[in-house]
Amino acid sequence: MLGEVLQWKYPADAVLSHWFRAHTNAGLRDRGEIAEAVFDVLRHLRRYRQFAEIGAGSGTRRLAVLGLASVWPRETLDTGLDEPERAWLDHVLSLSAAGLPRAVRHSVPDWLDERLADLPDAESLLQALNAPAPLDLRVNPLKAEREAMLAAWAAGPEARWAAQPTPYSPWGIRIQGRPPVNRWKAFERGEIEVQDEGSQLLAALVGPKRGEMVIDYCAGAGGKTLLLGALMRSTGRLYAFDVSAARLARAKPRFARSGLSNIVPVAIAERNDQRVKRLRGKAHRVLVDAPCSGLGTLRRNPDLKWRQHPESLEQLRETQAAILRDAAACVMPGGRLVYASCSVLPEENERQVEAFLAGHPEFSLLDASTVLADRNIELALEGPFLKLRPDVHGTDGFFAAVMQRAKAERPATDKAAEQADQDADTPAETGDPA
Ligand SMILES: C[S@@+](CC[C@H](N)C(=O)[O-])C[C@H]1O[C@@H](n2cnc3c(N)ncnc32)[C@H](O)[C@@H]1O
Repeated sequence: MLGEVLQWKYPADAVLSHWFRAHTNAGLRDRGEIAEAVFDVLRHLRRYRQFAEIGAGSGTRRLAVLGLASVWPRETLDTGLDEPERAWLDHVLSLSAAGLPRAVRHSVPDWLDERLADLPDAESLLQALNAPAPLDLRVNPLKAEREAMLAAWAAGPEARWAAQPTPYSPWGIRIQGRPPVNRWKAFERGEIEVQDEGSQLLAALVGPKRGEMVIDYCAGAGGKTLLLGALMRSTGRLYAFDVSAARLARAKPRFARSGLSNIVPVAIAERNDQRVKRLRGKAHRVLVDAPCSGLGTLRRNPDLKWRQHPESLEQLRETQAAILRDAAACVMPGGRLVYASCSVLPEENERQVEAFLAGHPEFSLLDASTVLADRNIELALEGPFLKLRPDVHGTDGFFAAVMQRAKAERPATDKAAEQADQDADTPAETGDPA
């Protein structure tokens, strides 16, 4: 199975799910350990490949042994190894990573190491992206209250997961370990959902109100749609757009559990969709949770650093810019547009927003920390953007920019007339040498 993951044909979690479906004899605990071992290999692949080069036998087996060494006690692992393998493992585990180049030490491809090097505290970011993430849940404010749920869990069998309120999101609960949350009663009743705290904050940044018309332009499986709908108290209209009907289909049971009745899922065409065109200038708020490299989520999806490359990034950048332009057209005068990604790369984030604003003077940037403070969420930020990092905020890496469309836009003819007046007032430059 590890060999199949390393072909990069499918996402690692898809290969794992497929394998588990075919190997039903693996119990819950086995599955957890196997998944952890595979993810450990993906996190440290470049460094482990160097280790695997020495020693005899299959390289993939040696990678698997290194992954298993991170989840099993050494005595358990040794029972499956022969003597040369044990000696090889002793040797490679004694090697220090300190003298290795940074890209090898943190196991990232060179192109990515170069791009991350420009970010502040790159070393600490790389380290955090390589660590496993805790599990973040979100309480559905329509059905439950966070403090009551925490109190009930602290007194019940859930106490072993050490649930804590998340530091920034008022709806978030962070737990340690990997309990089967989808079998919990609170989950079945739609009282909780799995959602990274950063993703919760993005929905808060959109800040929809009761009765508004809101568009979640890239809704996918509905992670943010659910919170947006709850913040609207299930009133108004919330369009969940996506080009992938399959992703929207995965969202439907979540919408049903949540008890929301204001969501309208629509599978749209990539460009020039007539239903999108009919909503031009009509939405109070539009969220563009853009398709991106996902490099901010490496804690949960470590294979992305090996599955992405500079060419795929370029393609994504073009798609992001096109979606942002189309989605912006739906925002009503005075309305808000939020552009977000789960990438940490400026080219997918602030560079996209700057390019958009340069071509759309009717939009202006709002300060993200002020917008959050309006919802009583205190988060100090440097600059107008929301930039979340696992090493600083304990969330996945996220980016968001909030933009407001000017209230009254003058008709183009007025602008042309004003320009003509200005031209008449301004002495013409002859360009003649004096
Ligand atoms: C980052 S994911 C969205 C995740 C989702 N918002 C959530 O919180 O679970 C990006 C989504 O954009 C969708 N997408 C890609 N191209 C698109 C387009 N041209 N218009 C709308 N959605 C698009 C993808 O199918 C994918 O589901």
